[in-house]
Amino acid sequence: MADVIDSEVFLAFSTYATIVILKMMSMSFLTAYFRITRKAFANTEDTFTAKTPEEKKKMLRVNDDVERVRRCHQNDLENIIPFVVIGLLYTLTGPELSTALLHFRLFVGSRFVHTLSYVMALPQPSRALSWIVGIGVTGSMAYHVLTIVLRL
Ligand SMILES: N[C@@H](CCC(=O)N[C@@H](CS)C(=O)NCC(=O)O)C(=O)O
Repeated sequence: MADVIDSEVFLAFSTYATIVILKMMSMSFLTAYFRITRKAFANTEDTFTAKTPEEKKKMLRVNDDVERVRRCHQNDLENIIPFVVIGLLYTLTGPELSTALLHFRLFVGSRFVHTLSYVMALPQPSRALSWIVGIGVTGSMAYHVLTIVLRL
């Protein structure tokens, strides 16, 4: 186990997994930013800056920008959690460093492109392609793990 933790592949995985998890966490701050600047809140207690009951009511609304960032965050959760779990198993199978780095870099790059495409509403297929690259990387690592550990 100590060998695995000291290995270059594990260190690379830890680096890229941490970067992409931090990116995902930053979506919460972006959501908060859009909620405040668009004055669009989900809970009555969050509208405490309102001066009148009417203004309070107006601030309890759904806003397109907020919802876009929330969908992007949701998509991160759907893709980054599987990457971290499967990537860890993949790392434990002792892959080649160059192959592992290619997987990790492609995945992290694809998720940054996905976020930019989503938040900036870039024309398709930019978002779809970046999503496919990410899911392809996770699928490739899962395939590698199964070819080594498969016991049915
Ligand atoms: N849960 C996703 C599954 C498919 C998916 O992740 N598609 C990518 C590429 S089109 C995406 O960015 N979907 C937008 C989203 O998840 O809000 C969805 O509802 O669209």
